[in-house]
Amino acid sequence: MSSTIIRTDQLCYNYTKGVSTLTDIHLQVNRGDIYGFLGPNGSGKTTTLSLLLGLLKTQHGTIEILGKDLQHHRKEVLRKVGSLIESPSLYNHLTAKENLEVYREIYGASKARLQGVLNIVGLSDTGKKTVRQFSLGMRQRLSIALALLPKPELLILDEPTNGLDPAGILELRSLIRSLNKEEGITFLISSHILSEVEKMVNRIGIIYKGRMRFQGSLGELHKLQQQQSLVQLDTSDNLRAWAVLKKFQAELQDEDLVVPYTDLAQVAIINRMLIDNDLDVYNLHPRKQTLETIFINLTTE
Ligand SMILES: Nc1ncnc2c1ncn2[C@@H]1O[C@H](COP(=O)(O)OP(=O)(O)OP(=O)(O)O)[C@@H](O)[C@H]1O
Repeated sequence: MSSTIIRTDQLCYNYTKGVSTLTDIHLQVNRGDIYGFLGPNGSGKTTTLSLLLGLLKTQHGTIEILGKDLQHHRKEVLRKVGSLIESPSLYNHLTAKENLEVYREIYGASKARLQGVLNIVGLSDTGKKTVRQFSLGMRQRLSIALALLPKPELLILDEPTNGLDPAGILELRSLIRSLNKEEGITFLISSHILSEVEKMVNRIGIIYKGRMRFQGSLGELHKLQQQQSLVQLDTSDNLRAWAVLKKFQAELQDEDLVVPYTDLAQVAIINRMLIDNDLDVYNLHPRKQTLETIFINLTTE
């Protein structure tokens, strides 16, 4: 069985003629991934997810889901995909179980499956409580239970952490992790806040103004973070210091000398080299990039 669950190639989309909303989106989600699809508001996440779910018609490029071309195998493919893209219509006057019962027949799921998904999302003991009395986190988990009824292989969640309090985010994160581990479900999760998904995803795609700016493992993003960490220096002779530190890819930026570094031991070596070359160090300031600053750098002009 193919290990690629979603592959898009040269996916483009325009709502308005002449105005590109998506340009050449190449998304690759592998079986077993929890893939974080990140980008600021308006960058094109929902448009991409809508195309993947056949809610918008592909104008250019290809979408392959579970090894099949979406355009030619739409029904067959989407049967194996669950989603939470617009808030699903939950009935406020019904209990969690009654809500699931409404959808159970549509999805052809068994009563045992209904009870199973209630257990999975931790709502089996809500009894006679109606959805009106549910917290946002509970509603979100009930919506996920609905999406789980047909036993999907892939779940696509659009901004599932939106509006949740920290406890709700933690619950959702642990639910997603356990569904991934225990039920083998692959996830594609969009968010505009890196820190809210960073702790649960293994792969990341970053989109900005309709273009992919990064795609890779969380480890690769960390590598980028390390590569972009800089030590800022001021010495008695910055030009000579620059020559001494050339092999570290030192650069002169205006008056300052900046040198990329990966760990603090390297900063100590840089300092020693300057002193050994009779240069006085007036200022040495390591500026470690955070994942958040990398994300911001990738999603600004
Ligand atoms: N139905 C529509 N008609 C015209 N333009 C649209 C439509 N839906 C979205 N857009 C525009 O397409 C661009 C991408 O929007 P999209 O909703 O895909 O972004 P997003 O990353 O999901 O943002 P958000 O986090 O705000 O939902 C935006 O400029 C948006 O204004």
